[in-house]
Amino acid sequence: MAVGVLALQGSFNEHIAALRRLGVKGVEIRKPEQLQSVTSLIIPGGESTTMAKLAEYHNLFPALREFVTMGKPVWGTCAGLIFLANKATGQKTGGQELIGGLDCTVHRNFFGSQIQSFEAEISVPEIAATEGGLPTFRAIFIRAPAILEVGPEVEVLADISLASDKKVNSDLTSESQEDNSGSLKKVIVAVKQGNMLATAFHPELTADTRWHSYFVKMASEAGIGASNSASTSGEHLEQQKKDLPVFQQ
Ligand SMILES: NC(=O)CC[C@H](N)C(=O)O
Repeated sequence: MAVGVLALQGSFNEHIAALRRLGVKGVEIRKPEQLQSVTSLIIPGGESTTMAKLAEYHNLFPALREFVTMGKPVWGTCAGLIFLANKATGQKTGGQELIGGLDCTVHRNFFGSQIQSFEAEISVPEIAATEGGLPTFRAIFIRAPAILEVGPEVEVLADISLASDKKVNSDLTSESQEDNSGSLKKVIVAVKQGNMLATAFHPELTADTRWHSYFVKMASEAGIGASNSASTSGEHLEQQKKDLPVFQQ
């Protein structure tokens, strides 16, 4: 079994390493025709504007849109989430092309710049339960986006409360998360819509493979690509110790 990983820029090596720890092969995707060799795809974090320029250069957008539309499982992490969103705010002048399909509005740099990156404990019982471990996840947010609005088809998997002193970008356009006093209370950071999974944080930068297991299971259940079940036992644990990921920009 193999899972495609869009390998234009960002943390694709870390996703491939996480898949390897589960005994699943990650295939680097850089050209439209390579998408035909896989039946599920991870779009990594990185820098969405750069990634969009590279995707345009390689004429990948039509094939990526077709992949999503055909109902093949796709997981976007961070910049990958931005790529999948129907609408993004806080973009650079001139905007950027998106794949779209995920009925939501994201703010590209909701939490601010690189130095405002942070870690948080998030609760996603449905996914945490998959390997009988802790009920929460350590989530790494790096210049992270947040989901401001979702359509009716979108299942919210996780949100985080904003501390009253937490700085967020001043150019927010959505009022949906505001209370009467105008202060933001919480934002969505993980969603699922049919074949699409999206997280504003980076599970590939932790040793915790539960999100990858969950996605591999989605791929298996779609019946189009996964034949092995994900496992963290035995030889994979040895591999897991060896290649703890390092974020790549
Ligand atoms: N870690 C990330 O993927 C950051 C994404 C970044 N906010 C962007 O616009 O692309």
